[in-house]
Amino acid sequence: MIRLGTRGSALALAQSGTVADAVRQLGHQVELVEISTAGDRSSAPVAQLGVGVFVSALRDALLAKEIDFAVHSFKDLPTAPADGLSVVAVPGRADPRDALVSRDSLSLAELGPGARIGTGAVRRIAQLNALGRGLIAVPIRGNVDTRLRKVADGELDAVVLARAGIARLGRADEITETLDPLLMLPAPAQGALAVECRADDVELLELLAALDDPFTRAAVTAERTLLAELEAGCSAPVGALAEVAEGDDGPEIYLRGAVFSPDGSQTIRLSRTGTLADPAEVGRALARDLRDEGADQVMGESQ
Ligand SMILES: NCc1[nH]cc(CCC(=O)O)c1CC(=O)O
Repeated sequence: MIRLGTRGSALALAQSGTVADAVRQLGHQVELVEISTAGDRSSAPVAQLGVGVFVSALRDALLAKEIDFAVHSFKDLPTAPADGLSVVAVPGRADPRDALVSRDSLSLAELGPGARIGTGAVRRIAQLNALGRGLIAVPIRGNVDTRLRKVADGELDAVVLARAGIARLGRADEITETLDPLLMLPAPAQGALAVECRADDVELLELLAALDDPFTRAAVTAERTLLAELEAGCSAPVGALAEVAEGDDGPEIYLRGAVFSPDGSQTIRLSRTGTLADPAEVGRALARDLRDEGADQVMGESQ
């Protein structure tokens, strides 16, 4: 019996359940072990709780051998690698875009000045402000269900959430609009999962590697290298999206990146293409380009 550690939220259970099923398909027995994290127990803003609030308890349980592997939302993982652990697989990614869920099915364009839009992420707040439409970003936290309820209750006109999270809960039909990355560049690694186990668990490393999707891993590597090179964390005002496309000399990575000041008054958006063979280099190169254009100063406005 292989023990899969998971947070207890509906989203975490859905994500872990999918991965558990994939491992069962390979002919193994998997048992889910629920672990509560600091991020689940506190209702303080994530930016205050610090990097890794959703993952530390799972990682501690891994190192203590209370569980054998864990599934994380990749975008919640700190960019610094964890000692003794390995991201053994990055399964195929869901739609990475953000989504709008609004009252009366209003589109983003139909939400006028003064509309109250719930989101806790400074990246999303900045991009809503940058539209110059007088939308009011209202800070919210809590699980996907709690956030969606604030629209149903009439407390908010809309919320912006990762499409992947809503879809994994089987509620994609409630999405009013999937936001084009031109307007709302997603968080690095949004929609992707990270499967993590102990770096010395040779047997499990071999078994779980079968779940890896190389294109998703390459895309996420480019996006997260960009984030790391900008020395920014998962709650930083940074958007990134890498796509794999066929180029003249074989498959290429097309990486878009952006940094924002929280009021949306300053934005730097750039993109770069590079070989699929070295996605980290594409991320590093784009980080240099963004820095050259003043990324540190723009993000600094947020501190
Ligand atoms: N920070 C919370 C979080 N972590 C992962 C997801 C959604 C699923 C994903 O991005 O893979 C969410 C909720 C959200 O941003 O709407």
